Amino acid sequence: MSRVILQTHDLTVRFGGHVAVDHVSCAFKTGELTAIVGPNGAGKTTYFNLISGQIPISEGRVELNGRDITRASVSQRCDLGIGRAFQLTNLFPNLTVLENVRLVIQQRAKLGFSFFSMADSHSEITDRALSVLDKVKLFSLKDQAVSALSHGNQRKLEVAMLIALDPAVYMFDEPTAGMSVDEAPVVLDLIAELKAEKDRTILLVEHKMDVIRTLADRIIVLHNGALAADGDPAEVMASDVVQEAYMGKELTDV
Ligand SMILES: Nc1ncnc2c1ncn2[C@@H]1O[C@H](COP(=O)(O)OP(=O)(O)OP(=O)(O)O)[C@@H](O)[C@H]1O
Repeated sequence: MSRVILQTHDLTVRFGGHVAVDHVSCAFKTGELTAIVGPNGAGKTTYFNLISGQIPISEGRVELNGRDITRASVSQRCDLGIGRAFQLTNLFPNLTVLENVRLVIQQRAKLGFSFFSMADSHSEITDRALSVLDKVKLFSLKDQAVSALSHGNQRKLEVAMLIALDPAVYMFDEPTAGMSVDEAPVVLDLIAELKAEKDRTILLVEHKMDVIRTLADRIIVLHNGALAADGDPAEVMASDVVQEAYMGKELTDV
């Protein structure tokens, strides 16, 4: 049964006189993939930053599992179950791909939501890391230093590390940006798989229409920092507010 796991109440941030996120109240349920759309500068990434704790909130609050996490740090939020690709990838560029994923799994094991109820042995951690790398098609690069990876493979590694962490709430901000047409489907398939596998909550900032159509259970639209629409993808996409906000310009059909 799905339930509300994450909620923002009147979430607001001001930069000087500019209100970048304006009293956004929204609840996110388990098992639901929500696409967050809106024109450039609408406040999507800033909304993400407020949820994951990257920037302080001017007004409002964030709740995870009913607990107020408004004042929690990025790492506390991460420990509580909010996982965002880039926050994990203060990658260690001189360590190998495998070593980077192992570190996340070790960290996760320490937090007590371990995959390994009996023992988090070296080989179990390595096996788990290798299986995640296999999923994201980075197995063959496991012994490469992260600094030697292409941009697309670094982005895949971000996703691998998020999967290794397996947070309650997955946050993806344009996960295929900068990827080649060959690389993007790997990441999109993984997100689809994550969605299908378990009752995961996924928040996805995305501009590409076909990705949204394929993956989203729900769309929310931000416009000038405010919540302009929220609901079923087909209805939201057809709504006047979306047509006006985009004027056919920015959601890209690929
Ligand atoms: N740290 C900051 N200081 C000042 N202004 C900021 C800061 N971060 C974001 N902004 C402003 O807040 C607004 C929202 O930016 P944000 O990056 O969240 O938009 P976005 O919807 O993610 O856009 P895009 O689709 O282009 O990534 C913009 O006007 C931006 O210039």
